[in-house]
Amino acid sequence: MKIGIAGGGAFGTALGVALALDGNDIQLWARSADAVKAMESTGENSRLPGVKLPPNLQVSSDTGPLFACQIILLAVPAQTLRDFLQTHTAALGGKYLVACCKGIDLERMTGPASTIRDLVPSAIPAMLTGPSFAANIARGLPTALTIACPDEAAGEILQTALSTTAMRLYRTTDTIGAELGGALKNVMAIASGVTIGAQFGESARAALITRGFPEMQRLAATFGAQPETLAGLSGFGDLVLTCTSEQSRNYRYGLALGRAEPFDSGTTVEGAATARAVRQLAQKLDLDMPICRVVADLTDGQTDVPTALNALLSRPLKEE
Ligand SMILES: NC(=O)C1=CN([C@@H]2O[C@H](COP(=O)(O)OP(=O)(O)OC[C@H]3O[C@@H](n4cnc5c(N)ncnc54)[C@H](O)[C@@H]3O)[C@@H](O)[C@H]2O)C=CC1
Ligand SMILES: O=C(CO)COP(=O)(O)O
Repeated sequence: MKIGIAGGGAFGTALGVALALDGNDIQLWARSADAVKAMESTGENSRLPGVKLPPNLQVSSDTGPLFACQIILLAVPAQTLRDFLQTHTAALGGKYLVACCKGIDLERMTGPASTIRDLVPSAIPAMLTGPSFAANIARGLPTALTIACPDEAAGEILQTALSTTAMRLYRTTDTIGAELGGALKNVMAIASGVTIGAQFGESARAALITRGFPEMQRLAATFGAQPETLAGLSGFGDLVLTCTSEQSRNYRYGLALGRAEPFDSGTTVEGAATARAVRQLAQKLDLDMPICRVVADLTDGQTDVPTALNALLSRPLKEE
């Protein structure tokens, strides 16, 4: 089956490079004709410097070649997925649609695979997620990801189609767990960055990651996720990666907040919108999500770092 990728950013391009180098003909769609021209003339994507685009990776700003593919990876930012699906509903019907973005849609309050299921009901929705930086994937470094698809047989087809020697996909039918793990770890990555940026120390970061994990589990369980999914690559695995690496944009954004430094607003930081979505969900469902709430308040400018820390430290002492 022909594979297409929507989204000419770092991740879409990295997946395209990895799959093309594995022998697949890949069709990459980027919305900007100028970005396509630049990729064609330099043979690179400026978001992935130093990575050569293989000849069997075709790039276009025309959606025609993309919609001729049976498997479409959706690597657009999470808050733009809804609009993409609504604009192209008819063309996307009946296809394998694999969300590669991480976040909770602020308008619909759903994760990417659930958004696909709701907006393109005739498609087969899936989610590709897990600990994997675009730069690592594009360079063929070993990575392990989760492919989540509610339809077991379709999940097996996607697992085979999208795995390469270096990029190993593990399969689950728990799309809710996979999409929430991937979304929530970005919020924790921002909090970890704040902790280090504000010089609270690495012990504090370890405490934050460890206390953040049950917070992720709590929200996911409310939506019916399986605990094992959260403990796997898409939850715990990605939490560890992004809370400890300066390659993570969410983490770097947190670092900047903690240091009271400016941060480039053009950078994709999915955790900021997700924190806001979680704050709303937690209020509605009466769930205790203290770290997510603090991150939402910080990114909104409703609190400052010392007050946020105090809010977390002054919580009642309880059993672990
Ligand atoms: N970069 C990474 O290492 C990884 C990224 N992801 C996820 O992939 C998703 C995309 O991230 P990146 O590619 O890294 O971001 P990026 O910032 O490199 O690229 C985003 C791309 O989306 C395009 N875009 C923005 N709005 C759009 C719209 N309305 N319609 C179509 N295209 C639009 C931009 O022009 C840009 O090319 C995010 O949800 C991120 O969490 C997941 C794993 C790894
Ligand atoms: O999700 C990622 C790695 O798994 C990428 O993280 P950032 O979006 O924070 O860079």
